[in-house]
Amino acid sequence: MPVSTRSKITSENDLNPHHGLKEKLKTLTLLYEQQKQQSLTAMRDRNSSIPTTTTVTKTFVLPQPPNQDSKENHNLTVGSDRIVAFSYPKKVTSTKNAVPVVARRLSMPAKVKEEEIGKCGSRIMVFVRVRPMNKKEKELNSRCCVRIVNQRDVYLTEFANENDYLRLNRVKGRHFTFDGSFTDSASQLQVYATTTSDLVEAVLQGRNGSVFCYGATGAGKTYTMLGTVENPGVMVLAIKDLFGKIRQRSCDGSHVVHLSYLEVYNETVRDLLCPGRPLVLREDKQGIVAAGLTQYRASSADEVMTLLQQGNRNRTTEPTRVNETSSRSHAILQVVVEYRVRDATTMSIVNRVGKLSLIDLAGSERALATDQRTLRSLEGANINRSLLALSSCINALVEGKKHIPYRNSKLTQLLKDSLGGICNTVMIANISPSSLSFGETQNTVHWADRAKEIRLKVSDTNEDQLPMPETETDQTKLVLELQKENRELRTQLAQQQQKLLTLEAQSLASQSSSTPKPSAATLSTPISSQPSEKRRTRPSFLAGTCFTPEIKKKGAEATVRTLQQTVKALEAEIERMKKDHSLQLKQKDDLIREVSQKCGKQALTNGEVGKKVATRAASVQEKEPNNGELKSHRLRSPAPTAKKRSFWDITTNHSPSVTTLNGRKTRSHVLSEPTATAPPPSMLLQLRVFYEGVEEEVARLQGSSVYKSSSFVAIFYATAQRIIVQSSANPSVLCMLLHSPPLSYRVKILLSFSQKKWRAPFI
Ligand SMILES: Nc1ncnc2c1ncn2[C@@H]1O[C@H](COP(=O)(O)OP(=O)(O)OP(=O)(O)O)[C@@H](O)[C@H]1O
Repeated sequence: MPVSTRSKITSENDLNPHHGLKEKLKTLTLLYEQQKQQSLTAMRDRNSSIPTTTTVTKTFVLPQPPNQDSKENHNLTVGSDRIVAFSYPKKVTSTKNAVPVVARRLSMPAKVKEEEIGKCGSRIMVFVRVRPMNKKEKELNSRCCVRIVNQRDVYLTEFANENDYLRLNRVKGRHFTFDGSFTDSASQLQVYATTTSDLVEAVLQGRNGSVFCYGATGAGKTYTMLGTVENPGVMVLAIKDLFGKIRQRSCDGSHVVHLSYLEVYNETVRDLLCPGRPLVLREDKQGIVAAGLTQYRASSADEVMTLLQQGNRNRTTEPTRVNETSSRSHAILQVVVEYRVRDATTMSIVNRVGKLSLIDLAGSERALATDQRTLRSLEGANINRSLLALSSCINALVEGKKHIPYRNSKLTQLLKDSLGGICNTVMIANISPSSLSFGETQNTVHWADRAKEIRLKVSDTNEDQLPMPETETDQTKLVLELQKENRELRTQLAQQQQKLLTLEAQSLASQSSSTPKPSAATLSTPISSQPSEKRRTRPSFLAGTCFTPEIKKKGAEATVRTLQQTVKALEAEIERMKKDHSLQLKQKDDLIREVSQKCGKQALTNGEVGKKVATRAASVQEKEPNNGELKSHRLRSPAPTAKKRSFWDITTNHSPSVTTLNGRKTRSHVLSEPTATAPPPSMLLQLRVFYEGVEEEVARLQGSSVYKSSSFVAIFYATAQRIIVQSSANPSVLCMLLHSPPLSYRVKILLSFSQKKWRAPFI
């Protein structure tokens, strides 16, 4: 931390009973020797259990401080040289009384704390953890400057510089009390159980909890938070514990766990689980959130472990002079637990949401301690900046200021919930035991001590109560209601689609208004006979309005039905046509016979006509192709040698030849005598005649300036061919095709341009 917290050493000359210089020196030497011995003994017993009875020098029993609860304890000063030393109470009978008398006491007295907490709600729980001395520190013969007593009290000893001969024997001590303190031998599990396990339980109850590690670089923050494979840290243990507890309770409700992992590096927020562009922080109802942060739904602790490993691989770590694997960013792992349970007493569904934030801060550091020149210095500056912002926030919160400068850094914005929100917060201050890091250790402990005074808002559960259907019948009612609502919505949707289709039809009509419109008769009776409502609801495949799968399915089914009807109608029509043709042939033969008789040249004529009829029938039979031939020849014109016949000649009684020869219009006048030898007229011939008509129309349209477009002609040809093949040029089938959605559009176009010529046979 950038703020120095050097002790103010007060002079207490008046307490010194020695006035002579000689006497004074003697006493000092004695005191020093005794103190030294005591310190050595204390160091040796450092990790032993709490001393219940501690004997100190009998010679110098220090007076009690005027105010036990004052933050500053009295220091022993002898003569002009101030000697600050640890001293222990003569008899300590309980842990409460174990507070040393001499050392500086910066912490709040336990009694006051409890009372204040009672009044003002919860406060941040602060713990201190000392790591073991590392190899480098041992090599440099550094001394241990931290002593943990009573699992709560932390004593710091400042040794004078070895080169400073004048102050060689000067030793300064400080004392702090925390909610808990861990020696270098404390296990990871011990740390987790004391600091975080309660928070995990609270999260399952729907409360928010935060744990953050704070300390100098290399002090053991990442070790505490993440740990190693053999010694997993708080994050890992918390996740395992959380899923273990969820498994135990899964019988009475269902839990959903979401996970996110981010880092703040050089004042940019990054997603560690899905690295990409920097994230932007914004404030919403839930507090400060990183927009676009990936939230993974996790179902087991193993899954979380994998994600955690993945995130840690993405985390920015670089070797510095102090730490081989120094974390250069602040990392925040957030686990959101949603829990739904049926409350039998209130007959409602209880929905609880708890959030656990586990934060591994980057190390507070001096530039000299790491690297001065490189990127590390920029990182260090940013780390210090965010930690300075953090200390400002802590100060403002402690002083009860209205404005807390959270916005000064991304870190404080993200920690807003943990520091000043409705949250159970735990701070673990990591320190090094080495005298070489005394400055950093002192700063860390100072800020940890300060953080204890932050008052948090009373942590409520994030709980909602939803009404629960009471009985089975209620549930059925609910289902029925929902189904009804669904039906209504579907109807509304269908109505909207109808409106859309109507609009489309209108726009289509307005587009085709520039072209010659087919008459109502041409568009055939089936269309006009249908109710308008029905027509509007029919989905248009060509227009692409069948956007919902259901409508598409319905449309497809309708098409299949129409096609099946078409096939049936075609078959019936073919049968009918066969009969008609045979009748017509018979009729014509009879006529010829009649005429011949009249002319009195019966014998000769009979022979010639029979020959002609036979010839015509033979030629027709020769030209009649199968389906494949029809396809391959359908674009060819009829043979030039054949007499060009019109459609009317064959299919209808509008045929001029029939009128001329017979003078009668209807088939009812035709003689019913069948001619077994006369073959039916060729279907190909009919098609060719029809096609010729189409060709003529196309030729006419090609001449017109409006329809010169080649694409139009191509469509026209293609449609004509399709109609010929599919309907065998049968008018009634064509009428049916008008209702077939995929064809109707083209057929209408065709008809609109060919109505004059084909109107009669089609109706
Ligand atoms: N309690 C402990 N027991 C054993 N080893 C520890 C302990 N605490 C820290 N260490 C070791 O100390 C070294 C530095 O620890 P760590 O990387 O956790 O420090 P840090 O505070 O996270 O540093 P930085 O801020 O630079 O990332 C590591 O090698 C780690 O294994």
